[in-house]
Amino acid sequence: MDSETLSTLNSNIKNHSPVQSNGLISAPDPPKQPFVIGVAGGTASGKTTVCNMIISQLHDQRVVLVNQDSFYHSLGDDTLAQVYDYNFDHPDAFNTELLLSCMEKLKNGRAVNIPNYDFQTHKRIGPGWKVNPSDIIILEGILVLHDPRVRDLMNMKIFVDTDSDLRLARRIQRDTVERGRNIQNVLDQYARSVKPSFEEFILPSKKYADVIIPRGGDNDVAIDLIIQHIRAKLGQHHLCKIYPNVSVIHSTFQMRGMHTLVRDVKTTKHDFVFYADRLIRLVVEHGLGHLPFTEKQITTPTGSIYPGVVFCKRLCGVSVIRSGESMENALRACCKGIKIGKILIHGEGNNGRQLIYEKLPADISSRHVLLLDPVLASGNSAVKAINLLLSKGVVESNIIFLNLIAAPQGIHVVCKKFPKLKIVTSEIDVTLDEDLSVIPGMGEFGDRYFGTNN
Ligand SMILES: Nc1ncnc2c1ncn2[C@@H]1O[C@H](COP(=O)(O)OP(=O)(O)O)[C@@H](O)[C@H]1O
Ligand SMILES: Nc1ccn([C@@H]2O[C@H](COP(=O)(O)O)[C@@H](O)[C@H]2O)c(=O)n1
Ligand SMILES: [Mg+2]
Repeated sequence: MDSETLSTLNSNIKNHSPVQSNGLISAPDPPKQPFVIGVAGGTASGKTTVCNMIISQLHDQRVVLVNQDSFYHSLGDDTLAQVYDYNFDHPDAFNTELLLSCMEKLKNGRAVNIPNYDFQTHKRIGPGWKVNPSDIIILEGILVLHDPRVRDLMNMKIFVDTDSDLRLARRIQRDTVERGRNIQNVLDQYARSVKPSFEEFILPSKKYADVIIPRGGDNDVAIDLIIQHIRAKLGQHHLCKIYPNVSVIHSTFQMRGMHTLVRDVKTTKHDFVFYADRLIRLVVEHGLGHLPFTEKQITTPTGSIYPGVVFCKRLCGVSVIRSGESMENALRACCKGIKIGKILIHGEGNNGRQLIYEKLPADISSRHVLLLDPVLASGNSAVKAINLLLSKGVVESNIIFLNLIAAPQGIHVVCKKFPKLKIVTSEIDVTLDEDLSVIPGMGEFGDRYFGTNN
């Protein structure tokens, strides 16, 4: 490899930019998007308290908190003269356009200026404050789940659900201490606008929440579950967020070690086969976990009842010759007596793929199909194979495509064309090179596995 090719490759890896090649779908990977959490709920329900708990427990992440309150319209003198008639709990009290534009910028990795709102003067004060883009953006406020445009920005929607009497008691305490109000003001405002608007706008938005937290900050279990979910989502490859049907096996040091061996150019054929087989077994087991099951209670030798499940029986494997045949043993070891069909597709580079040979079970249309190919590269062969299965009457959502490694380009091609099919892989690689080889990849899998490389 000459130094120019090497430097192009390195820059492709660094930039995660797929090679533009012969019409192959090669949209560059989007920048890593932050995870946006919306936290709504009635006044003094504990939204700010819950957000602070989430932030402190996510201490190893970059988190930014944006308050909807910052986007209250500043009141002019005329309105201020009649402030007791003003409804601060109506959607029109907020500058939602400004909120949307700030959130869009943050989502796209740009810093923004957030206004500073003063609850005593009902006005914006000072120049505001600069917020930098972060891994996680939390948007908190009474009405953040009300407007569909704001909801659409969110990856997770939370509603803090606290008893109304408790909220009123807390609000009296907070507003008299922190917001310069007297008890009579707070009670009048509550009866006149806070409670009616809660019933008209805030409570109905609860139905959009993914998670409802009863008792707010007192609910440690709910907050702990939310933290776990956020951590899991942040660890996911961005393609799994775009395509929910792509499943990457949870990475462990054991798996990284096996990948290190199979990817190493110096690994012997013997070791390559051994570690590839171990990885294949994991992929097959993981893939089987996506099959439907029925519940079945059994009695154990101790006379106890065990609430078990029964595996789906109508299954078959289909290997894409020749590399896919390396996955057949693992499938047979997991599914006793499973039928396995074969497909041979010819084609090089990005030129058309041709079906050369196929032998599939006659009743394949009524089966769940595990399609076997260790490497998903451009996706061209995969598309040919999947189209053949569909033409035989296999239901798209009954196909699980199993790979050891997958290139982003192949994932885009397959998932866009077949959104109901599932892909299970053990690692998503960086890109493809000009020859449509996966980078960093593991070389020509079939040659290394079957010992036909020179
Ligand atoms: N679990 C709780 N127990 C006691 N006081 C609480 C609890 N959660 C919140 N508070 C208090 O209630 C008031 C309102 O809580 P806050 O989190 O600011 O609500 P919100 O942001 O929904 O208006 C604050 O003074 C806060 O200290
Ligand atoms: N000038 C203002 C602006 C808002 N409010 C009240 O604040 C409540 C929202 O804040 P929370 O922290 O309680 O969610 C909302 O219910 C408004 O009535 C205000 O009193 N004065
Ligand atoms: Mg608050």
